[in-house]
Amino acid sequence: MLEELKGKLIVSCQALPDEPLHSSFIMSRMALAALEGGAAGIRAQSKEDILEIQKTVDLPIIGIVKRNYDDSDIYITPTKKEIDELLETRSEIIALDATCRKRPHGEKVKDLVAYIHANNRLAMADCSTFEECLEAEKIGFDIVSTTLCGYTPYSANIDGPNYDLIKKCVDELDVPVIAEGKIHYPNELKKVLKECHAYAAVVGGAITRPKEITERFVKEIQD
Ligand SMILES: CC(=O)N[C@H](C=O)[C@@H](O)[C@H](O)[C@H](O)COP(=O)(O)O
Repeated sequence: MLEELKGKLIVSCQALPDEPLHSSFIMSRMALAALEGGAAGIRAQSKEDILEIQKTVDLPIIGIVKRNYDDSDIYITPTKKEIDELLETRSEIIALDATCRKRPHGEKVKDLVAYIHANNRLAMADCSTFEECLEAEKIGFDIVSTTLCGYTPYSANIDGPNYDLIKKCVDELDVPVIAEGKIHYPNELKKVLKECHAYAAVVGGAITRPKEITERFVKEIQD
């Protein structure tokens, strides 16, 4: 299944309750648009959205559940509870925060990866630094990604993809590296795939968040 994603674009179709497009139906149509546009996979958030998307398109899914807990800053598939929700879908890949931050209830990322494997799914590590990517590979993740670069207080916050991080991960890790986060333009996608040699790349907001796209246009005409 991973082969199907090699060198390809994965489109993230997500809208949280506070976003204008929050709706499983709308996310399923976003996924259909992505399929018709040539995407090879979909990244999606919540059991409800994924079930709706899977009724509409037959593409590999990277599933996540975003949830906030009081005792941790981790919000992407933070605990076993969210993994159990994703196991009720056919998400081939389950992505979770693999940063070095403390998880809710003191759960350990290693145990969560083992649980995902015991349920015959692949585990993808959403990381923010090279060290976290390295550790994720050691722990046994099947895929690592740069999703959280710029979203932890200690990682580089760049407006655009972190090419150096992607390249370093590709050069030094054996597992597939998926470039994700802040890929805003087609030429940036091309660069992460053809120059940094990421295994695949995820584009979200630049395709599926019209509010974000509008803001980018408006910013350009403001003095
Ligand atoms: C940091 C975080 O919570 N990222 C989330 C992870 O699933 C999504 O909100 C992003 O849209 C996704 O990573 C794709 O990135 P971008 O939308 O920049 O193409």
